[in-house]
Amino acid sequence: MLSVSAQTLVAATVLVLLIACLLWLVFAFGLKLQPRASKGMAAANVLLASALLLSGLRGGLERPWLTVYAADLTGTAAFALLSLVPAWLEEGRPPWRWPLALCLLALLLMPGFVMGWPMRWHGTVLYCIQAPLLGLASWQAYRLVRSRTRPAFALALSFPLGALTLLLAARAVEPLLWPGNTPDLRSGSGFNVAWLWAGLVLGMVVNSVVAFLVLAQLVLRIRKLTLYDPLTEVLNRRAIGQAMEQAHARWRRGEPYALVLLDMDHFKALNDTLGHGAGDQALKALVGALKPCVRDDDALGRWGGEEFLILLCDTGLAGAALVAERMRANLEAQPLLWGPEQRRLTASFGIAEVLPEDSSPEAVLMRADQGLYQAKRQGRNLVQSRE
Ligand SMILES: Nc1nc2c(ncn2[C@@H]2O[C@H](COP(=O)(O)OP(=O)(O)OP(=O)(O)O)[C@@H](O)[C@H]2O)c(=O)[nH]1
Repeated sequence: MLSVSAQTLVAATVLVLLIACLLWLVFAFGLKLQPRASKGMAAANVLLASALLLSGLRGGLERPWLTVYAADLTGTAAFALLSLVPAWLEEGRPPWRWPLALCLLALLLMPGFVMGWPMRWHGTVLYCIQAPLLGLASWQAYRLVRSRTRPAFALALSFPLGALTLLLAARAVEPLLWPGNTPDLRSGSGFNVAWLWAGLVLGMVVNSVVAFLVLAQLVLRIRKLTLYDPLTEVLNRRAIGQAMEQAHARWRRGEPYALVLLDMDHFKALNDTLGHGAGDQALKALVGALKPCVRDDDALGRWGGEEFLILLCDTGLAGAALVAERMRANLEAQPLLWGPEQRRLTASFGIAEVLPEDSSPEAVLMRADQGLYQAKRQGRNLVQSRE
């Protein structure tokens, strides 16, 4: 039977895992926060707790099928679920083939140990199956965070899962290097207390990392909603307004800037003839034509309706004219395809640079607006600055 300290550790770990499961259920059903990933985490916690409880019952029951084999399988299934969670967080398709293959491998191989294979290979085989599953979870978590932020942050977030993967891999090698450390699981003669501590830490680390990922996703989503235009995914009016204020503050310290204000030509006619769906598609196509012309430190935003504003850092009027002309030509070269219809898209551009008398960015914007007005009056599909 288990020693008292081992029993306490098993009970504490199971309690931690069940509390975590409860919290994930609240996330899934109460807060409706990443429901698929949260349900996956709740199930993974229940499976991990079951694996631990079954392991704790070894020797107490005379049927190793019900303890050793069942514990191996529930543990492996828990790690398989964990490897799917990052993809669910991303609302993408999880990489289910590898987890499924490894679960099947456990299903086929682990009975051998109940039937009499040498137990010193048990840990090696089990952890050779479980470590890649946790490694997959770690890699998926890295990719998820990396797609939204810097590599260093992604590395820091996925590091705990990576470290646990290495720990499991080390557990696979341990029985080969120190066979004396391996208790006979079928007799239940002993329990590796260090392993129990590792189980407790593993449960807490995995839950904390995934909870952090869920919250990070939530924060990024809120940030996106407050800063970006949902249709075109460029900065919204408020965010581009803030970027202008910051550029104006930098200009007071000596860094010039210029604005390009543009408005799609005859957009109402396009909406009226092809419908709003085509209008929306045209706005996306417009953004697609503008993006290659802006640098990383420039800012592109939707000023309203079919009007867009580009803030060009460290740029004067000549530079702005060059960029705007490139944008104009780019847009004109990519007609909108809408079913059988094909429409030439054009826009008119007004440009302005910041001048010493400008007390605020609104003054610069007003000149860009006057340039745009002139471009419209002179026949559209033109770049103009106020004369
Ligand atoms: N599809 C779509 N239409 C929009 C959106 N925002 C504004 N509009 C439409 O854009 C049209 C703007 O029309 P106008 O201001 O007359 O401009 P225009 O037809 O491009 O005329 P000019 O600028 O003089 O060439 C209106 O019909 C708005 O309903 C949007 O997000 N999607």
